[in-house]
Amino acid sequence: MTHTNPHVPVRSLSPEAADLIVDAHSIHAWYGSSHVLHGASLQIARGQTVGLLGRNGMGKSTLIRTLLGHVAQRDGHITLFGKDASRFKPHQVARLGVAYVPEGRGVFPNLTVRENLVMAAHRGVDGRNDWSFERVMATFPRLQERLTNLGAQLSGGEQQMLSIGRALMTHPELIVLDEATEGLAPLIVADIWRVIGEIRQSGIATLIVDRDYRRVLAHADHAVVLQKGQVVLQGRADDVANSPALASYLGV
Ligand SMILES: Nc1ncnc2c1ncn2[C@@H]1O[C@H](COP(=O)(O)OP(=O)(O)OP(=O)(O)O)[C@@H](O)[C@H]1O
Repeated sequence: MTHTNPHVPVRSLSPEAADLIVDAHSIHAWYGSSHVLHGASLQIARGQTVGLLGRNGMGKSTLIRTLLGHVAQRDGHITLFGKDASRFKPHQVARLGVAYVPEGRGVFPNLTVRENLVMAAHRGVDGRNDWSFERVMATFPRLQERLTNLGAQLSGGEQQMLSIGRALMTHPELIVLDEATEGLAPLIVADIWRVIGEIRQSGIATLIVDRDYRRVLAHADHAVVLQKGQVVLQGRADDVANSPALASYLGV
């Protein structure tokens, strides 16, 4: 089942709107002899927000890292933007227009906030250039006050904002957010969810992993639940939210 976001702008409502930008199936992944993903599948349509749910250790980060080319021991079929990316390396995936905001944020500690933002910036694959430095500043006013600070001098929440801002300035077709609000104060968490909502409105597809499953479901078009490396439940986010099986899969 695919379901496109009703809020995406006109450019995404073309006949290609139903296109899958991620189409992965029968995905297996291993860390050494530990077999972590057992035939998982995941689809993301253009402009769609997908929430990936599951208890700790069920393979969410591993599925993300496998799709993005970071897990070498893998098997299965991964198509990204119509290209066979089953054996792609991370830089090849990035070049297709996929921005990864990893757990732990990946900010360059010895560069200033401005340098962190500007060094990564480039036009989108389709030439888009709408996420300017000024727009990122308007989206994250806290970063504006920290422009000359080094990455290492920022709070965890500011680092997260910087990481998301940097991803936006690469004009991605897809942003992958793994535990974007982990360990942050409630006000900062609310601010990051506001931005996730703005990203959705702007028509960029998003794959979100977050412990707050209610917020994930509220922000997503589609949700996928993993258990022991397999998809056990998926569908429209509101259907998944109302599924009687959800609580047991999430252990809540
Ligand atoms: N680099 C690694 N080396 C070995 N085992 C790993 C590695 N990363 C994860 N694992 C194991 O793989 C399994 C899946 O982990 P993964 O991080 O994908 O789960 P998750 O659903 O994202 O959970 P969490 O919320 O705890 O991150 C777990 O048993 C974990 O211990």
